[in-house]
Amino acid sequence: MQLLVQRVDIAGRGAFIHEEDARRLGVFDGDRLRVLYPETGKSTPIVVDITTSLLTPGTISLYNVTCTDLGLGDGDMVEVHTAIPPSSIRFIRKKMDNGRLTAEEVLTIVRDMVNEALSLNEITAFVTASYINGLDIDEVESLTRAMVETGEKIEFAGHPVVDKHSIGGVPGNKITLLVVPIIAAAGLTIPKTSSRAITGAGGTADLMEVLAPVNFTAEEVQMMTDRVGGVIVWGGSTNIAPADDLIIRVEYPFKIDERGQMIASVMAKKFAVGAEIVVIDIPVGPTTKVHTMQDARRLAQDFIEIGSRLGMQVECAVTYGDSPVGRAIGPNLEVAEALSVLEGAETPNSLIEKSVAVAGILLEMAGKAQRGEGEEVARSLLASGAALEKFREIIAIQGGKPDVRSSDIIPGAYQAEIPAPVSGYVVSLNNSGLVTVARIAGAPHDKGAGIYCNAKIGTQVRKGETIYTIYAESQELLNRALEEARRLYPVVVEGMLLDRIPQDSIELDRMD
Ligand SMILES: O=P(O)(O)OC[C@H]1O[C@H](OP(=O)(O)O)[C@H](O)[C@@H]1O
Ligand SMILES: O=c1cc[nH]c(=O)[nH]1
Repeated sequence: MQLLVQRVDIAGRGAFIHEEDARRLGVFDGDRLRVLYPETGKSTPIVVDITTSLLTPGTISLYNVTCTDLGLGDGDMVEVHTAIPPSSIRFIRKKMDNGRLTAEEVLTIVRDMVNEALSLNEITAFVTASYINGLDIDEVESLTRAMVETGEKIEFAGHPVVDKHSIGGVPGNKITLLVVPIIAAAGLTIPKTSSRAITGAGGTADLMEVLAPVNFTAEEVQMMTDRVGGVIVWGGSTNIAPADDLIIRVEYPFKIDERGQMIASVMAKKFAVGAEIVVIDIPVGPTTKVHTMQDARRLAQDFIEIGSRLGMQVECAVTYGDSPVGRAIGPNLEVAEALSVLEGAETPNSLIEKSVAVAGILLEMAGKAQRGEGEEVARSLLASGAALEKFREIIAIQGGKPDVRSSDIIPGAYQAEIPAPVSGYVVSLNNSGLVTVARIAGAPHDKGAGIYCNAKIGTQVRKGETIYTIYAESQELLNRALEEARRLYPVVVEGMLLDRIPQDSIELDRMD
């Protein structure tokens, strides 16, 4: 069938066709067509959407990338034929049926994802099938290698290349903003690529973006790291392991992070930058991704195993994850807290202790400190101001303002202080509840949104004293976050009455 092209300003590949043409071609929403431009002889497969109102029969609305690839403009004629789905669909179906994928099958799926031959629905099916049925260690290795193979790799002048990564899951985990400058200040090379939030209210890339741009090409990452020793950039923009961000986009709304995909996501980012020495931070706690020490050890073994298969020296730091790291959750609040520690603040303790512990392991592994002394070396690089100076160099080379101070970073203008309902001790801070409230308040998209934990576990509070503060950039989002906070009670004070259900409400419920 021949159709007249209308270029439509939607990024990516794809097309709309009229229902009548779809009927004649025998295709439904989500089916594939092959579009051929006879002038150039170029053709490409696309996934099709069907409309009755956006077009007239005989025309096709093609998205930007498809038009650019084929050299098409408005008014050109194309030939359209039905196309067979890529073989990766069969392999995704195999995972849905709990089959075990070969390295070749995983590579085919990942390649089709990156080449946009798979629709969002099909990628979601792969992520969901992996989430439900799991990936074994060989599939994880295949996924890691495939993610690296379908992107760019970077080589650095300085060796050893060291790196750290957190599996996330604990709110307020801003330690990368301290660890990277500490390590670079020790003279090591640390090209840190991070994701945005996956299950949280602020991933490291969301945080760093408060201070400087985080979108760079692989070449720019290499140039900046070689110049100042370290960077903190968003992996999703670098074309390093581009499949990673496609998977994360599917995971984000569900707040899921399947174990095998998580290992592959982390290790692909390490492998692609040629990391030789790596520390993985595994927070453990009842409301994090890993609930028990035993599970943490098993996960650590898998990270170490994948590391050794890929030729990386990996150690894991199993860390406290019962409650947030530091007090701040959400981009601006977290960045201000991290900067204040770099500027010399002696609290929050959990942030400082975790950062120097993780940095210390790296310093020992890289031979910059004797075994057992890494933490002290890290602490002195922090206390001397060397880490702050290095962080300023990193901010500057990424295009931010190097003289920024913690007091310049302002939280959202709309705030609500949540009072303790009774006098007593704070006995729990529920990580996932706090993240849910912070996300509803607008984090991580609204940089000023988030939560400040005025009282942490063990703090004695009097009735009416503020236990946490919610920040937002609009009254509407603040109201919604407050509603959710009242429902979830993410901070529990001992002796606290959680809810009072009067007798008549039960009777009303029964009548419903
Ligand atoms: O959103 P959740 O699931 O908590 O975790 C995701 C965060 O954890 C990792 O931290 P880092 O890059 O090691 O600093 C990721 O890159 C991301 O920033
Ligand atoms: O980078 C990361 C961190 C945690 N989980 C992932 O899937 N990727």
